[in-house]
Amino acid sequence: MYKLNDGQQIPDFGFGTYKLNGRKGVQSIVSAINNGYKMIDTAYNYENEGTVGHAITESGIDRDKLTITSKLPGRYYAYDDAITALQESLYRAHLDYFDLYLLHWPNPKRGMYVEAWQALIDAQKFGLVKSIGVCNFLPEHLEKLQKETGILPAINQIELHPYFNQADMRKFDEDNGIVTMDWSPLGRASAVLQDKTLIALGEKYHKTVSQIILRWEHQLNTIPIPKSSSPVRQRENMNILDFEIANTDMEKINSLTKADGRNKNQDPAVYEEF
Ligand SMILES: NC(=O)C1=CN([C@@H]2O[C@H](COP(=O)(O)OP(=O)(O)OC[C@H]3O[C@@H](n4cnc5c(N)ncnc54)[C@H](OP(=O)(O)O)[C@@H]3O)[C@@H](O)[C@H]2O)C=CC1
Ligand SMILES: O=C(O)C(=O)[C@@H](O)[C@H](O)C(=O)CO
Repeated sequence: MYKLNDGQQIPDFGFGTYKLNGRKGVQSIVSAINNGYKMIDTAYNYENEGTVGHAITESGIDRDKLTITSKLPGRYYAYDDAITALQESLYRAHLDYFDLYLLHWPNPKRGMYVEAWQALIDAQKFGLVKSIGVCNFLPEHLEKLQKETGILPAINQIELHPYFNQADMRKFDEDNGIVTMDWSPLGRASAVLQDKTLIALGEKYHKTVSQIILRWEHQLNTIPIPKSSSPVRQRENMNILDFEIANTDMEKINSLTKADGRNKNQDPAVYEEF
């Protein structure tokens, strides 16, 4: 568990749901919950908050045993729109509150993320969300939130995998009491899963490449949220607590990072998503 800067606690591992929609999506998410995942990541823009809500109900688990995250899309960053979108998200998910609610992208050219952040600060006071955070925020965006509202996010969810390890951003988050959460922790099943160094480490530790990557992210004190539609791969991804990667091997994985290692070149300084 991680203790957040607002006193709440969240699990150190989660489940991504991008592209898990409809009935098949419900089946995959129920399977993840039954496999023991306690934290589920969705977003207004994934159009699957309803799918997640159905899966929670079908799993039979008590809602308060789960940590549910959703995200506000950039098109609703005006204050009133943000509160309305959050209420709509809760309605779609059949929930009274989200445990975590995040701004999805800073969209800096639009210049509205501080207003949206103020809405999240108030939503937390209204009890609609337990903790608030952001995704894809760079130091300059976080400094602006601090300067203009005095409140820093509990979480910064960023792209993080061996080809883009975010050493500087992780350090900034840590120095400011922000927990780093990793999106596309498996590089969205891209070339990183065929990396020779990682394959060799898998052989050394008798683990799969995915397990090596997720364990490395765990040891970096970050929270990976891998997505898998498959019950078998869901279990594989969770099974990372029975071994430890030695420091020298951690360094080997750290050295795989590349300046242009982002999977889809989504640099939050310029990339915008609404
Ligand atoms: N805040 C943000 O801006 C963003 C947030 N996210 C969140 O992060 C989550 C995770 O990231 P995502 O982009 O989905 O990518 P991941 O890195 O989690 O990779 C998912 C892909 O890897 C495959 N896979 C999963 N496990 C294994 C395994 N053990 N071996 C081989 N292949 C595997 C999956 O296929 P299969 O399903 O067939 O197993 C799928 O194709 C998202 O689902 C979403 O919730 C993602 C992007 C941006
Ligand atoms: O999946 C998400 O949360 C996103 O923010 C998207 O940008 C996603 O990464 C994507 O690939 C959209 O084309």
